[in-house]
Amino acid sequence: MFGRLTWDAIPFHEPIPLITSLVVLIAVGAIGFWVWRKGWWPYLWNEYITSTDHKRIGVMYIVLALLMLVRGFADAIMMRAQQSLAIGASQGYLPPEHYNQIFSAHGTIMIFFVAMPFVIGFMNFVVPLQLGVRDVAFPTMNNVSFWLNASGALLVNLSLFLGEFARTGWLAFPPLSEKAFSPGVGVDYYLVALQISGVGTVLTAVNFVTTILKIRAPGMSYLRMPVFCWTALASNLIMLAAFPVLTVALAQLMLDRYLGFHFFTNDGGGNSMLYMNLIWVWGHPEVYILVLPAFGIYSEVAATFSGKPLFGYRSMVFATMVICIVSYCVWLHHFFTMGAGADINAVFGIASMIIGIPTGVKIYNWLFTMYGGRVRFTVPIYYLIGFMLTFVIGGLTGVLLAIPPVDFIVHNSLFLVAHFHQVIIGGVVFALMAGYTYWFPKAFGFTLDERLGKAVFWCWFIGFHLAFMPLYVLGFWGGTRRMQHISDPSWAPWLHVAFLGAVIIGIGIVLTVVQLLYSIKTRDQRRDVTGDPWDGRTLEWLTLSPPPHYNFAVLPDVHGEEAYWTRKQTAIKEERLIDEPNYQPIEMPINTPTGVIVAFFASVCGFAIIWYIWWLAILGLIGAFAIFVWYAWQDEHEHIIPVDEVRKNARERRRIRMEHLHTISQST
Ligand code: HEA
Ligand code: HEM
Ligand SMILES: [Cu+2]
Repeated sequence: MFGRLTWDAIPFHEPIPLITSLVVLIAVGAIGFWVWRKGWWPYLWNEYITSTDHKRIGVMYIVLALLMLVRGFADAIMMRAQQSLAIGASQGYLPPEHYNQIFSAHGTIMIFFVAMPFVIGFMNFVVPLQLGVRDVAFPTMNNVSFWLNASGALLVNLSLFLGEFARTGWLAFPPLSEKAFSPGVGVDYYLVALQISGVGTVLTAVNFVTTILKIRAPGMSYLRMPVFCWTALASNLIMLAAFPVLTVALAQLMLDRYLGFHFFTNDGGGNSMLYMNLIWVWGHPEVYILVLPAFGIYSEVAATFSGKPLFGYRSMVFATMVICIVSYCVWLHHFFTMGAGADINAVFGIASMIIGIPTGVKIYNWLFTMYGGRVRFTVPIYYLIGFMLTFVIGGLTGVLLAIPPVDFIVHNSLFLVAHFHQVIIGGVVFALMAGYTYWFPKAFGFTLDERLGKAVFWCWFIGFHLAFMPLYVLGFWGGTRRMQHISDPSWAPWLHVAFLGAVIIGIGIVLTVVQLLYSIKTRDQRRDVTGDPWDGRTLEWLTLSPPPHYNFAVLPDVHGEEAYWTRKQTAIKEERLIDEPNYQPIEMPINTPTGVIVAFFASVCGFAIIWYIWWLAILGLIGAFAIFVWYAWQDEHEHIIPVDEVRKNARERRRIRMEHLHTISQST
């Protein structure tokens, strides 16, 4: 009846997961109860959970990412603690089978459920606003994408309470991940969760490629799009091409595990090297899916806070598209040691190094944007400078890894672990924190506290260097990755420093929460009444903070590369706004519970597949299908916002802008 699911699945005999599970369950229950007591559930249901508004969906992605960051960080600090305890005679506090689950869960969660939702969240929130339009191409599908991602995150976290997670690392290489060597449910949790969230990601890519190519404000030609939109386009093009490869690789592994196929086993003519190729054909481009939008955020931040147009806009666009294409031609640098041969290794090594050139172009462009500008040293600029200092070193260690003979020595070493955390934390995480500070007032109508924001920055910056620089040294001394125990006592000081670094990052994460709560409490003193708190240059700053559901009463007419800046300067010079347009009623998509219900059934179905409960899997599938049919039969998918309401809002907005312009022209 319940397949493999028995009472043994609950970790009664392992105190750490058991206590964590209980604490998490109690916390979730308490928050749910508190929200109910406050009477906020209907608001959450109508305004967020069932919303088709790209801004609300963006916020939900970022909330998901922040929650999962806490989980991913908890894993990280446990690993750092284990490695600084389990040295020499001591065995530490985590047994190997538990430690292996932790690094696998950490990598999987950080990439799929922290970095991805963070990046997708920003694209959701920002891209339609910057393009000067009202929503993405397929708003309902957007909601479905989010909930499928959340369903994947739920399943990965469920493995803590019921059963176990994969012990195979974040990419589940066979033969270790085959049934013979990993008979439990861990790898199945991994496979099913990533398949479900992967569907969501592909739908997101379809949505955003369509939006950027097809829906832009009048006059917004490709070469007038803000750089963030270009990087979002590049990132979604990579997603569109790469994620189906991941789906195929994981589906083949599922066939191996569930039906005894032999794609990746050496019996029956299979070959595990095929998996290596497929997973890295996705895995390498994946890191550029993350880092390109990060580059986009830095570009917006550099221009705004230097008070200058971005230096070398066209070269920035060109560099982005070159990286987008070349990132597809380097996957083999992850397994130089697999033995493809010297010539093949050389080709892929050189291709990898070539990516350094467009990346270098970007770094120089940001520097030249700041050079000679009136730079305002706000939190986002701190992250930009911190990024340039950190990422250049991380990128250069990447170039070292791209030299095959060097890679033979440091492959899978702690040097590699240091490389990729340096580019991911210094590149992606810093950008996400910069973007969070930069766009927060647009989303909620008030700014975040600046002093606490700077404290958070210093925690990440100092903490990162302490946590990961020692790993370069240990890597050179022969330290390999994924070690549950360290036998050489002379490494202890380096590992203790690394632990201290992780603690400092932890303080930064706690301070982020404090900053948020404090800023909410003092929001009345930090209201953004102008809609343009940073003296911005792109269209998201033209509308109110927070923007109305439809973003713009009338789609803005775009002239020139910096749509909003040009318009603002003309208005300041002429001391008047453009003539009031003829307002029209606006048609917007209605809310829909389709996304949550589909994700509910997908989670049920996924859970049943993991535990071999076949009747439930079939019920889940039927449920998910039925809700789509139900949705297709609905007659009403849009509602009309009456012209009076549009006009009222727009006039209010014009009054605020006039006052704001007046203050600016007085002060200059
Ligand atoms: C955001 C994530 C991210 C980014 C941006 C990069 C960027 C790069 N990475 Fe990294 N990498 C990872 C994430 C990332 N990587 C991860 C997660 C892994 C390991 C996965 C695992 O095994 O679990 C990995 C592993 C990895 C390997 C495999 C090593 C091994 O397994 O043994 C290699 C080898 O070539 C490599 C190379 C590079 C190169 C050449 C770049 C380049 O793009 C860097 C370009 C940047 C610069 C060079 C700096 C700025 C440029 C200048 C200042 C101009 C002047 C410089 C020159 C012209 C050279 N990476
Ligand atoms: C917040 C601070 C972080 C700390 C302290 C940290 C620490 C660690 C540690 C100790 C490991 C294991 C290294 C080993 O094999 O010995 C690891 C692995 C890994 N980390 Fe992090 N990490 C952090 C953030 C991140 C972030 C933000 C990401 C990605 C977005 C990330 C992605 C990964 C990946 C992919 C692995 C490899 C997992 C595997 O071996 O299968 N980490 N991290
Ligand atoms: Cu790579």
